[in-house]
Amino acid sequence: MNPSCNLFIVGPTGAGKTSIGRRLAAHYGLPFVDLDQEIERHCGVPVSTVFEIEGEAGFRQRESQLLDECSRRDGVLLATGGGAVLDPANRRHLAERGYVVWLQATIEQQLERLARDTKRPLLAGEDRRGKLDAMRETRAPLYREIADLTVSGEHENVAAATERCIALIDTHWNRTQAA
Ligand SMILES: Nc1ncnc2c1ncn2[C@@H]1O[C@H](COP(=O)(O)OP(=O)(O)OP(=O)(O)O)[C@@H](O)[C@H]1O
Ligand SMILES: O=C(O)C1=C[C@@H](O)[C@@H](O)[C@H](O)C1
Ligand SMILES: [Mg+2]
Repeated sequence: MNPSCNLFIVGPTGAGKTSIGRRLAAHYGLPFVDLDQEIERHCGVPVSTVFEIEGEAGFRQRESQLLDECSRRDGVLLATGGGAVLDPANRRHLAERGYVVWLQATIEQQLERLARDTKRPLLAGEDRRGKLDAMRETRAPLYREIADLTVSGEHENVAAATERCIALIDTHWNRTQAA
């Protein structure tokens, strides 16, 4: 656990980082920053268009640059994108600059929640389950590496999941160490 008053949310796509993160920010009185939305604001186009024009490598560069900027702030809730943990520098920034909450979700939950989604370019095309499985294989150890707190994904809706997060964060996050 580190002595920061930032809350950072990591986890797989569809875990609820954006929707639960927004509610957590309101609860804790922190400005809410969503990394994907920051990228869209800077580029003026949706994430899917950044992928189309610059490829995943271009997107990851922008993601890393903005993660560095956003995580330097003091007292924010930052909801990251599902793949933000892939870059070792991003992981270092998150681990050193905030209290990291790993929001989990099962593959079934991801498939159900994102069934109608067209905004996640890495899920485009056939075999979503296979893609999600492959991402999990690579990324779960990376979420684990930096997580200060892990919240399982068994909650049936966003409100219940948010309440569960608050209960766990209140128990484990020692904000009195805030700089
Ligand atoms: N605990 C939950 N129960 C039910 N639905 C949920 C839950 N968490 C998220 N959802 C729904 O799943 C969808 C995706 O959630 P959200 O965009 O917050 O995920 P994310 O973790 O930010 O994904 P990404 O990494 O792709 O940005 C939304 O429609 C949201 O309402
Ligand atoms: O899981 C991922 O790699 C991604 C998740 C989204 O949040 C976006 O950051 C983008 O679609 C990539
Ligand atoms: Mg999100």
